[in-house]
Amino acid sequence: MSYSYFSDTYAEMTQKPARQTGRPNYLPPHLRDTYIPDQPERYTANDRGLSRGRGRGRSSGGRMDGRGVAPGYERNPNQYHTLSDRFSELKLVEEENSQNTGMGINFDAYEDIPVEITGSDVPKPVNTFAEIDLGEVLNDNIRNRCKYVKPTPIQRHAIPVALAGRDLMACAQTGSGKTAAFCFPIIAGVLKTKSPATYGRRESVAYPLALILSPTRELCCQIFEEAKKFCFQTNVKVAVVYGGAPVYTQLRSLERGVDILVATPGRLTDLIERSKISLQKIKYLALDEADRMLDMGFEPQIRKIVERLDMPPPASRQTMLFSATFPIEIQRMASDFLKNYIFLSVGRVGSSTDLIIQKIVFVEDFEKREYLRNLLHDEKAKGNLGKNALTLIFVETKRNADSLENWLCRVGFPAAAIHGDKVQYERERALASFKNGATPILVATDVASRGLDIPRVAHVINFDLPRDIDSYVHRIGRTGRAGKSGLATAFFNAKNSIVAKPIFELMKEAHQEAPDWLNQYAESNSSSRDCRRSSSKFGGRDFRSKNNDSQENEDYGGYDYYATQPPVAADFSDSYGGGGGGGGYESVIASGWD
Ligand SMILES: Nc1ncnc2c1ncn2[C@@H]1O[C@H](COP(=O)(O)OP(=O)(O)OP(=O)(O)O)[C@@H](O)[C@H]1O
Repeated sequence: MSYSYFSDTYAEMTQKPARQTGRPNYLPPHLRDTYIPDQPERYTANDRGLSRGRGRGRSSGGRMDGRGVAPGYERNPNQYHTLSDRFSELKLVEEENSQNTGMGINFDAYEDIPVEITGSDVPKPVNTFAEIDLGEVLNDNIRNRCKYVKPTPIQRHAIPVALAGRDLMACAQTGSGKTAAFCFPIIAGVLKTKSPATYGRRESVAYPLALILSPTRELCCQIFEEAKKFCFQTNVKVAVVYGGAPVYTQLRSLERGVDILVATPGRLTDLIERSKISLQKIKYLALDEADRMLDMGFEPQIRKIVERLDMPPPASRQTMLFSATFPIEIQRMASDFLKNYIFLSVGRVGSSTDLIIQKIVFVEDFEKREYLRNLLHDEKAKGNLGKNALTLIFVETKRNADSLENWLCRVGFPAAAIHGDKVQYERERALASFKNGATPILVATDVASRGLDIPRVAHVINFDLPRDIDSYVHRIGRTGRAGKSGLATAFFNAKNSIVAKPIFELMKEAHQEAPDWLNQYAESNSSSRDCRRSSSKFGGRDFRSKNNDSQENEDYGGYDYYATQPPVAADFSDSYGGGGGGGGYESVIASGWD
């Protein structure tokens, strides 16, 4: 896999002018095509039955029956009815506008979550924002602009730790408010330390006081927008730099001065090397999706930024790492960047919230499209798919994202696609048309799996399951956010046996109904090397804890992540042997990250 970092450079942007961004609204593929069906194709009664003609000879080995079905498990041709029916259990919150208002958030949903904090002299948690000294303007923005009534559990614990100047490694479930948990203390800190000389005009170099790194461009933009909202009328200047967008605009905003810089690593490194940005004055460093930022694909770039460029050493800055997942080995590596840090986990590390109803159905690759079509038709008929109930579909490869998008549009479901091969304005248009409901379905690779906070995502479909449990946790976490409910459906077949055990365990832990056949797949694969690989990333707790290793050994076989884990690039660079996308599409380079 090649990382788009290297194509995100200043040089590329200066040689290749970005395409015009002021295009008309997003045009879904079905409108671009010459063939526009008069009537959306509807399934018939026969379509509903799962085809038994093809693909049945595939043996799943072990205890399976050769049809890829666990003994005793009969595929129910009307399973998707059951899925759609479960929507009635969801309390979809109608939002009056696209802003998350903080109202309608079911904080009780978070109250029973276990919290683990380790480290020395841990500051006490707070119950209200009023108890925290964030400064008057910021408190006012929290209350009146964001309409946050009280802190979420991660905020209750993390903000006092960060305000006390302590380094922090924090893990909390998807959609539980981690962005504010690192933004608020950073803004409060910048407000206290800010001097007019944060920008060296003579050299035209930007000297930010805080740096927030994120793995994808879209997440970067989202954090930037949030931070701007929090900083309203504070005088704190926020800027963003990320690849794929015109560098000139970003340079112009840097020239106006920057206190908090939000960046993807590629564009940041490039601008540092071109002496447009200096990290010399950094006092606060935050890594969002920190485990992703430090895994084997990104680690060299992060190390370069944090250790080899002009960033002050750990003792002279405050470092905060946040994610919903934190594999033990990544924790160990991350500790290089931290000093005397506090480890905080709200909910088990890598767990999903039980606000998400998880369903897993057995679907062979060749049946996936028909199954999906029937599922979407049922949802639509029930009013569970549309402007106010968006559906996010994850596939394994960029090519399959495009092809599924086209197919969906042809069969009457306006969809957009987002993946790493699209130019940035196409990515942004696809995301915008999904967010505003013009195309209520978004087909995505893992580029959209982390961090994105899209209101009204009611359903996440893992059309192709990922190969590690952490990706699954992040993907399904695009729904069921900020106390709201959501539905996640996964299409499973024998090719996904590697994740059977961790998904089964995750579902059990989140009080979901996990089917027996999944358990049988889990058991028949539990001794395999692959399974241990896929589950080993499931970090348990602070790796410094005395008993942590033995606990991990017990749970997951004491697996050493780096002993056999292939580089992440390999994880993403081949697919399930041609079947991953359904419909027999050829496998190509898989999901891209920025
Ligand atoms: N205290 C609060 N009260 C109400 N809403 C909040 C509060 N804190 C955060 N939110 C809202 O919750 C949503 C999810 O927050 P955020 O995106 O920070 O989650 P996250 O934990 O970073 O998720 P992920 O792991 O997917 O990145 C956002 O829409 C945010 O505005």
